[in-house]
Amino acid sequence: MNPIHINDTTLRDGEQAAGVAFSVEEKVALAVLMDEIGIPELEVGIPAMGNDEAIAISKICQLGLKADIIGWNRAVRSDIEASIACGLKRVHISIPVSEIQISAKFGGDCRRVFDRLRDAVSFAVDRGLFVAVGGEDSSRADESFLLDVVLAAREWGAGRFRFCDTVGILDPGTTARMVGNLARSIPIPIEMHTHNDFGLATANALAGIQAGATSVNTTVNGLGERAGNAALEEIVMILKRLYHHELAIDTRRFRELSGLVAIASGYDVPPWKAIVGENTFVHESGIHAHGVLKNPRTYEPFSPEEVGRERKLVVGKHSGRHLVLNVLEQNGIHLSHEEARSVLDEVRSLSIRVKRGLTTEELINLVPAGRKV
Ligand SMILES: CC(=O)SCCNC(=O)CCNC(=O)[C@H](O)C(C)(C)COP(=O)(O)OP(=O)(O)OC[C@H]1O[C@@H](n2cnc3c(N)ncnc32)[C@H](O)[C@@H]1OP(=O)(O)O
Ligand SMILES: O=C(O)CCC(=O)C(=O)O
Repeated sequence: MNPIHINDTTLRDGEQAAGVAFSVEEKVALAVLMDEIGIPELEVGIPAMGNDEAIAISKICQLGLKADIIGWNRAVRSDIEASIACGLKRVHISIPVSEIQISAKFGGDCRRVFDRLRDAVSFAVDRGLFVAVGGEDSSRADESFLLDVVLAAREWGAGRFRFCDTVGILDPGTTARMVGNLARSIPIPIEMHTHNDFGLATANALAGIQAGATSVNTTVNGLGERAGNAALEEIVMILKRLYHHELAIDTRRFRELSGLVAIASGYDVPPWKAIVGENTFVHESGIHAHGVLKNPRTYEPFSPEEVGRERKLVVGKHSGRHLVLNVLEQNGIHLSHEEARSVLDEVRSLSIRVKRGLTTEELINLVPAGRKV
């Protein structure tokens, strides 16, 4: 597999999640943190929105970050001018490529796709900008039309093409076929942009990468339009752990980054969310806890420290004697296996009543008085 470039769009598509509105300070703080962590490229927003959005983008541009900074634009000159006014040196220019989008936006006139794109790309290239082009709704586009658009964009000076599964309707097999065909036919890098409407955003992004895409658009916590985007933390950990890529990204700060995005977006991360969810290294079930006490690798794909988390063992409805004995022993209480079994019965009843795992104090309270010292 080729080296894979990460272009994170938390500050653009992530912020497009309904109800999310980052302040200038939040956008700047997130850009700084992502830069410190080593994300190589950040799509930081939409300059044409003006006001606070343009102020935040300008501030980020002035920070001198190591990351490449890119702004999102329609194929409209005034959008590019707004990007230039923010100090951006890299612009992403989006153009609709499916019949349904061309019909809604350009009255069904395919020539306008080429006219608008040529005008916008040439305008940006003439001003010395790096230009990436995005095919909005690529996954529903006619494939030969899509190829014509990309080849034309390349001809006018585009240096990268973003393949967008805008409404998240692809599956990994179809993604691999479509992106593979494109990768064999175009001389510029392909970037995957996938949505999670069917829960396949990460899988589809990876299928595109395996088929020849070399860049991927991600968002922290998978934040984004509707069901969100391919999650940064998932893509990075998959590339690192499953495909053994060398990525200069400090994954130990993923928890911190996830927390900052959760606060700024106003949306909590579900406990079961891959990589950054609260429960990803918490073990309650008897068989799991028994295994983890012997060797954490029995039930953990990698160590929690790698993503800034800690392992926790929680006594609850599904726990077994080994965990109960272990927790009590750490608190100076030594029971026989028979005694542990009767405490376990109490643990199950109480857990059902309170509908959660128990605190250590609650567990100790279940131990018969005479056995506590
Ligand atoms: C799939 C995606 O995520 S695309 C990114 C979507 N993100 C956003 O929309 C968030 C930020 N957007 C905005 O702030 C505003 O929509 C703006 C500033 C870009 C434009 O605002 P407005 O001028 O009020 O237009 P509005 O949003 O109502 O309509 C969009 C217009 O852009 C046109 N348009 C949409 N996509 C493109 C494109 N890629 N290239 C050129 N024109 C486009 C539409 O046809 C419509 O044009 P019209 O006004 O001539 O009918
Ligand atoms: O960059 C583009 O062209 C559109 C990106 C996007 O947000 C999408 O297609 O969902």
